[in-house]
Amino acid sequence: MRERHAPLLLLTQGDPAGIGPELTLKAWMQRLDLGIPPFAVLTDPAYLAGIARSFGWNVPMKVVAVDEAAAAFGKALPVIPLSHSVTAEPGKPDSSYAASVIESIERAVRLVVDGHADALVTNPISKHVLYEAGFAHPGHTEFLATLSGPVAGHPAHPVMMLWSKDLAVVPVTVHIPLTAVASSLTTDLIVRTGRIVARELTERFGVAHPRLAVAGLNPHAGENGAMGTEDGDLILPAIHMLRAAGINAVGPLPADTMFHARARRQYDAALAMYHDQALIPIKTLAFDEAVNVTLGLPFVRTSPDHGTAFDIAGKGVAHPDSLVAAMKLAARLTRRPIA
Ligand SMILES: NC(=O)C1=CN([C@@H]2O[C@H](COP(=O)(O)OP(=O)(O)OC[C@H]3O[C@@H](n4cnc5c(N)ncnc54)[C@H](O)[C@@H]3O)[C@@H](O)[C@H]2O)C=CC1
Ligand SMILES: NCC(=O)COP(=O)(O)O
Repeated sequence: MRERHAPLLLLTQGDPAGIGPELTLKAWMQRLDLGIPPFAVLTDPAYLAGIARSFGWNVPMKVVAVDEAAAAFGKALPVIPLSHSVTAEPGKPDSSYAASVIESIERAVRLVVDGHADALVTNPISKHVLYEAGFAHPGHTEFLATLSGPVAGHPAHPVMMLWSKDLAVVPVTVHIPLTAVASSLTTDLIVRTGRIVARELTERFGVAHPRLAVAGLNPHAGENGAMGTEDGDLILPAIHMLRAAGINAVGPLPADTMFHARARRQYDAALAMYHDQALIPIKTLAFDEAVNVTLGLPFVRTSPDHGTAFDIAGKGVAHPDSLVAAMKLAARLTRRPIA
């Protein structure tokens, strides 16, 4: 383990045919202007160098061991090489590089857990590309929980939070089909999620008394049961249990009216019942600034809010803002101990 003055972030490769490689290069090129903390990327250096060349960007790279990364960062982009080489074409997803994507995540987690770096920032992966190669986890969120189980000594309950200055949202159910949402929602799941969110808003984000707004599942939060019973049968008891545990939770709120500006001032995080109920409002309000942060892990993990954007990969037009926001938030969160 090294002596550190500034946090060192480890950036995963993500999908090499997506915008991750060009965003990584842009972030390093703008490190001084944007005050980006030192980071190293775990990828195939030859592939990344090829991407830089294709844009005509002069980005010196240095292949390093993790403990050399912080010192190298000022003059070159530190690259921790993988055992898998990468062959890919921007915009053309292909499961042949899946092993390198997975290796990058696994090795970065190991290095963070072992104390060689302070936080993990993940570049976007294409889920279906990994599924085609046999990847058994819905996304990073669930994979990272599996990887951190042995570290925590118990299976981690990962909670996805999309965070921005003006809005933080948490989908209680995450990467499942819409048809499975109602049957997957339980009072216990909502309570466990709410407790993790409240605890980590305090411990990691410094919110002394977090206020949680809990969405209903159905239109008008069920309209007294006329438009669905989950709001009264599952969600309301969860709110009572959270309040009994001393957590300031309100709801179930009609989801269509809880995200306008005045409503957002009433809470620190909104618990939504499914993926799009949470992610549509935040990506509409703050697509370029929002950060995906996984709560419930024994280490800090952030990610940009967007995906692989295959439609623009290789064109050089992708905005690095959300990745940069993810790096800055990761550095900020490392300053607070994780319980
Ligand atoms: N954390 C992660 O690893 C995430 C991965 N994904 C994956 O990404 C893949 C593609 O997902 P989509 O739903 O198409 O979402 P997407 O975010 O990749 O793209 C949606 C639209 O936003 C644009 N866009 C995205 N990021 C941008 C940026 N930085 N600058 C400028 N424009 C940008 C794209 O060009 C596209 O038109 C999926 O396979 C999904 O699994 C999606 C979200 C998060
Ligand atoms: N839409 C958010 C998303 O898919 C992020 O998933 P993960 O890979 O961070 O679990």
